[in-house]
Amino acid sequence: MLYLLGVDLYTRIGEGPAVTAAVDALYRVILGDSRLSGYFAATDVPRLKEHMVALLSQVLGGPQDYSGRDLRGAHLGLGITPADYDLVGAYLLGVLAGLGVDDEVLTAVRGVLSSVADDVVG
Ligand code: HEM
Repeated sequence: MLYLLGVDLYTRIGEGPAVTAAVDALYRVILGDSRLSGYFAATDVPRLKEHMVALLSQVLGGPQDYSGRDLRGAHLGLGITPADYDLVGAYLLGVLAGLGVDDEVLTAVRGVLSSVADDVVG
């Protein structure tokens, strides 16, 4: 399912450096938001960022290197609320838009965000 977006989005977004920049910026805003930072209190954030870079690259059609847990397993028991999920999604879209990602890619990312919500929330 996560491969639906096709192979060219990763190139269009700017490949590895752009994905790393997006993930760095994303966790900067997430960890700076007191509504969200508590979820990450016990998390190895550098490792999480590496996993997120790999996952996002894979979703965008880049290298298929993601070796972390599946989304449901990674978020099980965290009690993530729908509102906090939406907040993280809005931050991700904002970060990507800020990096100059075009509307077609943003629409595709929005689609992925709604399709995986049930695996992350709860
Ligand atoms: C589409 C949305 C999301 C994606 C794609 C995503 C992706 C990921 C990935 C790839 C990991 C690492 C898995 C691993 O290391 O095996 C992870 C872990 C984590 N995520 Fe998310 N995430 C999303 C939404 C959220 C939200 C909304 C929150 C909280 C508000 C959150 C909190 C966490 C935490 C706390 C961990 C680390 C858990 C631990 O330390 O064991 N995630 N996420």
